[in-house]
Amino acid sequence: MTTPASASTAPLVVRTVPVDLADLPLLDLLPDQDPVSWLRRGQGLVGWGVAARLDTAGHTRFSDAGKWWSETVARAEVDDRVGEPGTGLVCFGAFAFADEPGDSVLVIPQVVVGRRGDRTWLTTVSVDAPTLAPAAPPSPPAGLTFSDGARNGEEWMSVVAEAVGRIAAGDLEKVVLARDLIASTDEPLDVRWPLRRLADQYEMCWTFHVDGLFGATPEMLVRRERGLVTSRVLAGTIRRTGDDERDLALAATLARSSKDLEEHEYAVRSVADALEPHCSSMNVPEAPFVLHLPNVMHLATDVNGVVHDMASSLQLAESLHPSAAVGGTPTPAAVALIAEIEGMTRDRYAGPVGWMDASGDGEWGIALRSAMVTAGGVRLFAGCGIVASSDPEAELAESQAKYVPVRDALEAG
Ligand SMILES: C=C(O[C@@H]1C=C(C(=O)O)C=C[C@H]1O)C(=O)O
Repeated sequence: MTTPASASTAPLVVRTVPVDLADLPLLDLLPDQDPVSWLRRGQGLVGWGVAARLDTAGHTRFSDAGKWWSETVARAEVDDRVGEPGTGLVCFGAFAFADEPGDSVLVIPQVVVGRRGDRTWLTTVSVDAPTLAPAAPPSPPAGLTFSDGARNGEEWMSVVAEAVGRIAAGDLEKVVLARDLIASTDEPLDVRWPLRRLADQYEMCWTFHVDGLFGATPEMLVRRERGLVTSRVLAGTIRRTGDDERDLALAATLARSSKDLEEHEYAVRSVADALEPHCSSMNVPEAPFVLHLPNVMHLATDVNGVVHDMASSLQLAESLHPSAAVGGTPTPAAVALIAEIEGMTRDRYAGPVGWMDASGDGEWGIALRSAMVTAGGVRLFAGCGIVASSDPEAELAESQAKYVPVRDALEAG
């Protein structure tokens, strides 16, 4: 199912120019109408307005989006005075986790402001250049309350126990099971509120918002830049205690934990196998490092490669999705078990979210530590990799720790 946006039929007129914004945080520019963002440590892209948009769904969602993007790029009239990855025409996308159900989207904003190193630029798409100045700041959500999503903690633990049973029976090796948490607010959420807080507090993560899906993900499904490809694979988690010395000891435990190393190895393998056909050379480190985030620590591996074919970042994302970090091993059995026992729809949670430019370069993260804006509030998501030795109670605690970034970012204080 594809509904081409009417605006996409006229050629887009695109202009990128350098701008000087000193140290102004890019998020401060965002108005409340149709904001998009992809930022890490103050660098990246923000945008607003809709110049063109594609809505799609089903198993052809990635190829529909790729075709629409190529056609739109081919017709665009582009004057790019900067020439960096992310300048000229760019789209932002958020893709459903599963073939069914779920909707996917690509959006081309009317205005994009990007920053890379000490260069900042403005791209306009079929609109006059706006004056770049801080927008009126967002207000915190009023009347914030949280309630269980599809399953309460007890119910979810029994789903985890069921999965452990299936793994013990030899049906599969690993499955990632997720749950949701509902946040209700008196007024529709101004997503810029949590975005600013996530960007401040989760510097190691990519703070994103595309069409209601927002969060701060630590996991890079794929970045393609000038022929080089990178994926940051995470799997294996331990909660932080708040006491730095204890956390260092826990990090050492994590790096030696056979349960976590096993879970991690599945995830790295799935990424390396999917990238291999596209790469002439690859570097897959033998042992993971420990990534420290404010709420949790993860086993992490950066897989790098040189791409030898013309695969765009979105095509690479399609071939990597779902990696064993969010699906499981083997993938078909894991995805079938998720659909059978998870008991909720993931929508765009754990799907690829990111951006791409006209050359196909781009960054697609996995939409984790994320939430979806709904009519009455927000739906938060968290998932955990389950293997033979998983303990339901520990997994429940891990899922709660994974809610923390978005949960805290919604608070007023
Ligand atoms: C599924 C999530 O996280 C994934 C699962 C992990 C794990 O089980 O250890 C770690 C990082 C992510 O790859 C999530 O945050 O929702």
